[in-house]
Amino acid sequence: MSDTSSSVPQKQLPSEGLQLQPMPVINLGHLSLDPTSRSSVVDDIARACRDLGYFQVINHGISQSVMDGAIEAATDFFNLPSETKEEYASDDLQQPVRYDTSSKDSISMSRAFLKHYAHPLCDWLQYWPQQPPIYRQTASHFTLEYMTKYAVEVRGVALKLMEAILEGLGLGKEYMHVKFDEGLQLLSVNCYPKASEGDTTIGLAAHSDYGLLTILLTSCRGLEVVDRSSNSWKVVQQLPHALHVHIGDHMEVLSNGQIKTVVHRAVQNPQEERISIASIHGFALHEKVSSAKELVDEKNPPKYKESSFNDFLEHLTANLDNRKRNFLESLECKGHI
Ligand SMILES: O=C(O)CCC(=O)C(=O)O
Ligand SMILES: [Fe+2]
Repeated sequence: MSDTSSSVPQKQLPSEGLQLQPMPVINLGHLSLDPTSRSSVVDDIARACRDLGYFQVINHGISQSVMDGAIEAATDFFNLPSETKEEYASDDLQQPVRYDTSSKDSISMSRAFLKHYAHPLCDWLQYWPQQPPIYRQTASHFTLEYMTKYAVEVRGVALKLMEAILEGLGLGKEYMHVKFDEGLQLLSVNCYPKASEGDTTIGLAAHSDYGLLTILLTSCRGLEVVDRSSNSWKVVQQLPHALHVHIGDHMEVLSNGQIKTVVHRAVQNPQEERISIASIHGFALHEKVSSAKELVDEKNPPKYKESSFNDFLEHLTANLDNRKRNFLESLECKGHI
C-alpha cells in the first residue's frame, strides 16, 4: 500500500461526529441477468469507479457462513500466544507470509496483521499458518473451509468485477483475460484492538492499495475513505452481508487516470476488537501494468510509467525509513500530471 500523507486531509486524528457516507451499493446478481440489466450495473460500477474509487457489493454469491468462517479463522489466529504468531514475523516484504504488530512502517499504527498470498492456492497454502487448525483447513481436496474457501470465492467476485470495470472502460470484458486469470491475490488480514475509553485512535494510517482492486470484509465499523469532492474523511457504512470494494493504484495506471485509486484508513472501534480481511488482486508478481493503449492518444498521453507488483515491493523496501512511500506518485510521467 502507498502512504499518501502529502495528499490527504491534514487532520490525522479521527474527529468526533464524522459523516457516514452513503455509497453506491451494487447488486452483483444483476450482472448475470439479461444484457440490459448487465449494462445498467456496468454503468453504475463505472460511475462509482470514476467519481469515488469505491463502492459496495451485495448478492455477490459468497454465503454468510463462509464470510463468518473467514472472520472466525482470523480471530482465532490473532488470539494465539505471541510466540506462535511471531513464527511468521519478518521484515522482508518478499516473504510469502508475514506477521507484524509494529508501527515502523508508519502505516500500521495500532494493528496486528498477517499477509500472505492466496492465488494460485496450491502454490501458497503450504505457507499459511498451521495454527489455528481452522485457518487453512481443507476437508478434502475438493472441499475447502474457512479462510481457504473465502479466498477462492472472493477471487471469483474480483474476476467478475474486473470484467465489469473493463467493460465500463470500453475495453471489453475479455480484455487481458489471461493476465487477470493468472494474476496474484494477496490477503491482508488485520486485527485492531478495541479503542480504550474516550480515545479512538487510528489503526491503519491513510494509504491507497497498490493492486488493481481490493475487496474488503470487515467485522464491524472502522473504515474511512477520503471523499474526493470535499477532500474530507467519510465513515464507511457497515451493511449486512456486503463487501466493500476499493480501486487500487494499478487500476488508475491501467485506466490512464480515468479511474482513481482511493485513499482510506482504519480507526479503532470503541465497542469491540475489529477484524478486516483485504483481498488484493493484481497481475502476477513480475507482470508490468501500463496504461491500456486503447485509452492513450494525443489528447491523453500516458500518465504513468509501467510497473509491477514486485516493483512496488522494492519501492516500499527502499523507502521504509523515510516518507517517500507514495508509489503512484513515483510512477507519474513528469509534465503530464
Ligand atoms: O481495516 C480496514 O478496514 C482497512 C484495511 C486496509 O486498508 C488494508 O489492509 O489495506
Ligand atoms: Fe488498504
